[in-house]
This record gives sequence, C-alpha cells and structure tokens, in this order.
Amino acid sequence: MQELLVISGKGGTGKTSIVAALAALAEDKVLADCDVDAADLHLLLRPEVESVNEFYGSSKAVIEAGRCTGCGRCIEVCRFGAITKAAPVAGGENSASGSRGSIVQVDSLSCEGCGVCTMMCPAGAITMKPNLAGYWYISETPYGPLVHAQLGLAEDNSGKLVTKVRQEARRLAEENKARLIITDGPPGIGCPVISSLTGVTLALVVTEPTVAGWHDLERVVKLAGHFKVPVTVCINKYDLAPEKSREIEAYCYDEGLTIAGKIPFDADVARALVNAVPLTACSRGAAANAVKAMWDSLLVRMEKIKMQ
Ligand SMILES: Nc1ncnc2c1ncn2[C@@H]1O[C@H](COP(=O)(O)OP(=O)(O)OP(=O)(O)O)[C@@H](O)[C@H]1O
Ligand code: SF4
Ligand code: SF4
Repeated sequence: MQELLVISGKGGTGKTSIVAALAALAEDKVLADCDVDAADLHLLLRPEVESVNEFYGSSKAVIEAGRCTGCGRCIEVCRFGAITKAAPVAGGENSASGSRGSIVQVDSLSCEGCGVCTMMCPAGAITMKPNLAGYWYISETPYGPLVHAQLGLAEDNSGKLVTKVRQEARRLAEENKARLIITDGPPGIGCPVISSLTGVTLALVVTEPTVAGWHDLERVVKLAGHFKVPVTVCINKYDLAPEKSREIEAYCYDEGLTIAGKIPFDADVARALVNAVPLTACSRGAAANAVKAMWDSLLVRMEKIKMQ
C-alpha cells in the first residue's frame, strides 16, 4: 500500500482543492485529513459520518476537594502555574470560617499533565485523569472512505491525533484492500506535519508563485529531506506570476526535485469550492486538465518508487 501526502507549508495555496481533485480521480483509495486543527477536506467531499470516536490526549490533574487540606504545596511545585487558590465559597469549607483552609483548583488548559503535583501532594488528593481532547471520524464520501478528526479548542496533542488518523486510514485501507492512501496534510512544519510525513511514499508539496510560497516550499523540502521522504512539487496558480514560477522551477531543478504539475489560475477552482464538489468532478477547464495530467505523472512516480 502506498501513501501520498499533500502538504504546503503555508495555508491558502490550494492544497485542499487539489487533494479533493485528486480524490475524485484516484481509484482504490482511502482518504485521510490530517489537518486536525482546521479540517476542511470534508467540506468538499460531503462525508456521511459512520463512526464518531473519542480522542484522549495527555492526562490532566484533578483535585479531590474532600481530601485537599489546602496546604498549597501543589501550587509551589507546578511550574506551569496551572494550580491556583480557588475563590472562597461563602459558608463552604474553603470560606474564611471553614476549618480546612483554601481549596485549590486546576486550570486544565494550563495543565501539561506532567504529574509532579500528584507525587508532591501530602494528602494524596490529586489524580491524573485522561482528557477528552477531540474526536476522529470514519466517513463515507462519494469518492471513497475518509478518516478525519477535530481537535478541541486550545488542545495540544495534534501530532498524536494525526498519528491516530493515519493509523486508522491504514487499517481501513487494509480492510478494504485499497492500494493507496491520499492524505491532506496539516499546515506549517511543526509536530503535526512531522507526524504526517514519516514513512509516506511520496510528498506532493503544493506551492504558489509568491515569496512566502517559495519560502515555505524550501522549509517543507528540508523537513521531508530530514525524514528521507521523496518530494515532488505542484506550482499552483503558476500563471499569476510567471517570473516567480520560473524561479521556483529553477530552485526545484537545483534541488533535484521533479515538478509533478503546474496548475493555472482558473475560476472553476473557486466555483468547485463554493459548490462543494471536487474540481475534477465538475470542470473540464484548464485547472482540472492540469490536475489530471499531474495525477498521471504522480502515478508514474509512485510506480517507480514501488519498483525501487
Ligand atoms: N488554481 C486556482 N485557481 C483559482 N483559485 C484557486 C486555485 N487554487 C486555489 N484557489 C483558491 O484559493 C483559495 C484557497 O484554496 P484551498 O482552500 O484549496 O487552499 P488550502 O491551501 O487548502 O487552504 P487552507 O490552508 O486555508 O486550508 C480558495 O479560494 C480556492 O478557490
Ligand atoms: S498539595 Fe494536595 S492537599 Fe495540598 S493544596 Fe494541593 S491538592 Fe490540596
Ligand atoms: S500535572 Fe503538572 S502541569 Fe498539571 S497541574 Fe500538576 S504539576 Fe501542574
């Protein structure tokens, strides 16, 4: 089974439009959306959710009020400042007249789950509880099964959730005897991108002819090189700045990178997005044709990688 990852570094280069367009062309595949912070592939593929699954990130400290003596030791040892004194409750056991002193509270957004407070609490009042950090889904789309996810607001662990999405996509692909996984990668070059890059067959980096697009292409190429992932490049909207496109092509040539495709600016791409249909399923225009040609070249490249 092979895995094609589509990434871009910066947002807005057209990565999601291109993944959806490829999804409508490819056969025998499973789709994965690893942009777990702002998944949007499903907007174009109109999935019917078949299963909703909880995702637990790192554990968070929870204080058992009945056991807490209010000694404040946990406040001292938490280097993330996640534990503070709770406001006194009138007439409660942490009120001025109460016999048990101030009760403390954990800010779960600041708690990093290190567990130090549980070891230092003399009353054994703190335990670590798994934290529901998001959900992952298996859905059916007109273009094949899709694994996607949504991380909760302000939650970290996006790398872990990306790994989960990839694991499930592989499991599903094996179950369905699919030959390919097409993955919409997360933006940037941080932890989620690393989690989505490792071990893929080929990374298609979508760039655009702007200074920022080129800069991010370079960063992603370096990252992929570090993980020994083969890279090929798509220059989207290349005709908007032909000179910059030529510079990017020259850079690719110098780095030994192939250009899988050059997609022109085409109003059909925006129309496809508005109508929530993959470009290649609704257009015979210039961009759709260029994506089809790119798909052919990607198939050839992946076949070559298989033979190596
Ligand atoms: N070749 C093209 N011609 C015209 N418009 C395009 C083209 N490619 C992308 N666009 C437009 O650029 C915008 C961004 O596209 P898209 O959402 O696919 O990018 P993205 O990289 O996935 O963005 P994000 O990172 O925000 O998810 C959309 O409005 C889309 O219609
Ligand atoms: S260390 Fe334990 S007993 Fe002391 S304030 Fe914290 S939770 Fe309460
Ligand atoms: S688990 Fe670590 S970060 Fe969380 S409250 Fe305890 S000491 Fe602070």
